[in-house]
Amino acid sequence: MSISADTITWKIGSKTILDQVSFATRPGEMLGLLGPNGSGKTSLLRLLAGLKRPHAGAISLDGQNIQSISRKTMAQRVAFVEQHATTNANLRVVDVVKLGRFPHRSMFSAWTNEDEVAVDQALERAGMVAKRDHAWQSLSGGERQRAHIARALAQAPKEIILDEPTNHLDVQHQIALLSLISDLPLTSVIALHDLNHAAMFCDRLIVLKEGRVVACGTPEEVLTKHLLREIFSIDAHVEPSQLHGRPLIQFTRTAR
Ligand SMILES: Nc1ncnc2c1ncn2[C@@H]1O[C@H](COP(=O)(O)OP(=O)(O)OP(=O)(O)O)[C@@H](O)[C@H]1O
Repeated sequence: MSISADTITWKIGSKTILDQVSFATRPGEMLGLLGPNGSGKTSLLRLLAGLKRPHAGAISLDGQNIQSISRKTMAQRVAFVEQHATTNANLRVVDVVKLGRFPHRSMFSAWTNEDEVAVDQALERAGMVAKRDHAWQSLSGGERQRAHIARALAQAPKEIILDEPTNHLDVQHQIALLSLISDLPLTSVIALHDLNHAAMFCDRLIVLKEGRVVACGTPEEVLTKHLLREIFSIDAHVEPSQLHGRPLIQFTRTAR
């Protein structure tokens, strides 16, 4: 067990956003989080990262309630790439990535060789070496997204939580990022809208609708014609891909 949620409920005012959500990740797996707009994906990821507290239920890391884990320990262990992450505009790319080392350092400790290697490796993995010394302000949306991912990797986490990380990326970088995440020896929880990408890369999927878990299982178990109609209101043909064997979803041209 890595990150788990045990019957968590979370509200904004009197509105229930997440309703008795339970699941457990398996170490090293890539768990995809799917659901229509407004179903609660971002809210759930923010709770998993410890940025919000559930009103009922508990989030645990290796069985320990995260409310009893210090912020520093959480930050050494769990990286979160938010959907609309912002960064101080005066920094260079490498400075942003160096911020990922912050949880591993004490206030007065010197920058170590280990820090340097972690930053270099993270820039390399995120395909950002060529942009290392560029000003943040000069980056495109997709490059900023990749720099945020490099920062998360520099953190050397055991768990990484990503909220629609492929949003701004061209197709080459979408596939590169998802391949990278699925190949890393990390537990990842990743919100995705692209169902074919979820099918290709994730080990298991969870589907949310109106704050409730409505399906959980392998891509083959979850991404059925019936679920696509019931949850996403689309008609589609699903068959194993000839390229990778995972479900391939082909949509009809009209949504219901
Ligand atoms: N600050 C807020 N005040 C009121 N309601 C909010 C607030 N933030 C989110 N919500 C509501 O919570 C619900 C879940 O939102 P959330 O962003 O978690 O969904 P999501 O599945 O990530 O959506 P999307 O796919 O559009 O990114 C939505 O109904 C949204 O309107």
